[in-house]
Amino acid sequence: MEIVTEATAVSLPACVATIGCFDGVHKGHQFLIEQVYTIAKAEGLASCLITFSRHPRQVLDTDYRPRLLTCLSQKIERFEHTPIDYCVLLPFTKELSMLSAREFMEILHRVYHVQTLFVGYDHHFGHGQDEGFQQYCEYGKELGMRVMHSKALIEDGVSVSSTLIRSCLLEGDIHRANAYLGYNYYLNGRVVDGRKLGRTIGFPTANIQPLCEEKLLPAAGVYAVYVYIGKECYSGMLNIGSCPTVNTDERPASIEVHILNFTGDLYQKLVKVEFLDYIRPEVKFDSVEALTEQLQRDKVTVKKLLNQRG
Ligand SMILES: Cc1cc2nc3c(=O)[nH]c(=O)nc-3n(C[C@H](O)[C@H](O)[C@H](O)COP(=O)(O)O)c2cc1C
Ligand SMILES: Nc1ncnc2c1ncn2[C@@H]1O[C@H](COP(=O)(O)OP(=O)(O)O)[C@@H](O)[C@H]1O
Repeated sequence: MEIVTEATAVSLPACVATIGCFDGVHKGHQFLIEQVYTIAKAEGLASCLITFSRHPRQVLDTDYRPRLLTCLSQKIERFEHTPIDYCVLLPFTKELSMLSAREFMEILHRVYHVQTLFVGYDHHFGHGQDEGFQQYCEYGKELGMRVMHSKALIEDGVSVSSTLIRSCLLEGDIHRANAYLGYNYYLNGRVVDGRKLGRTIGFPTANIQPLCEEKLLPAAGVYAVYVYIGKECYSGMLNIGSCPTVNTDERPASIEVHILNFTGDLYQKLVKVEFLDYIRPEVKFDSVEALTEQLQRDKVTVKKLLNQRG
């Protein structure tokens, strides 16, 4: 897949495209992307995803802090798992937000060579967002652009959406979130210093600082995870929370992972963590000994769960 910007758009061949934020690149998005690819192949055109380099709401409201399922680099990484030929990164600006749907479609046609535009079932664009598919079709006719509509992907009677997946993650329902994503929810981060207490109780924990500030964190609690260090994959047990048993200096919430069958120095290393199972909520124990005993039980649980996965 090739990344295209406004500056390199001249090189884009005539294409079938769809447009959106695609936060999560979940199964609903994948369903739409497959249709784009199928039509593009049938029409002998290139296939293209048009997305924004920053969240549109963030540009319009500087105080808005999105909770993202995928930051830009992760989104591009997920797009790479699809057969799409091109990804256009549009810089969403205030000027762009002022364009009418017709003006926007004219740019898609003239600058990005969009011959066929696929519109997701609930997608609206153009200033005010008060126009819909019927109007897009009319403008398409005037511009010489075919406009097609995609249906929603329904699973368990609900349409798969980024909002639905966010709420699953915030409830700690990793299984449902992963099922709707079509892959395991993951986090990229850097290992930073912690209290240096973990090693003294036999459970060194790598403290992870997410690379993307806007990344949505699943609910506080303990999870079975896979940890990727370079190309190596390890099993791990991860805690998101405030560590109430030892948090005497009121540190903010942290993400810590004890990696099974690993020894070594990880400080400043980049790691990727994939969330697989929610194990239990975080608890304030009466003593560090009680916490350590629980960590030993967690280790048994995690081993069992991950062995079942093979
Ligand atoms: C799998 C796992 C589960 C944890 N569960 C709890 C918990 O229930 N309550 C708590 O206060 N801290 C919990 N912690 C955090 C520990 O208090 C923390 O890892 C330990 O104090 C070491 O901190 P350090 O890495 O900053 O030295 C957990 C950590 C891990 C890795
Ligand atoms: N099995 C392991 N899991 C996690 N971190 C490990 C492991 N073995 C060694 N380490 C290293 O030890 C550090 C964690 O030790 P710890 O005493 O908890 O210190 P900190 O409080 O700085 O996290 C990690 O950042 C990593 O460099």
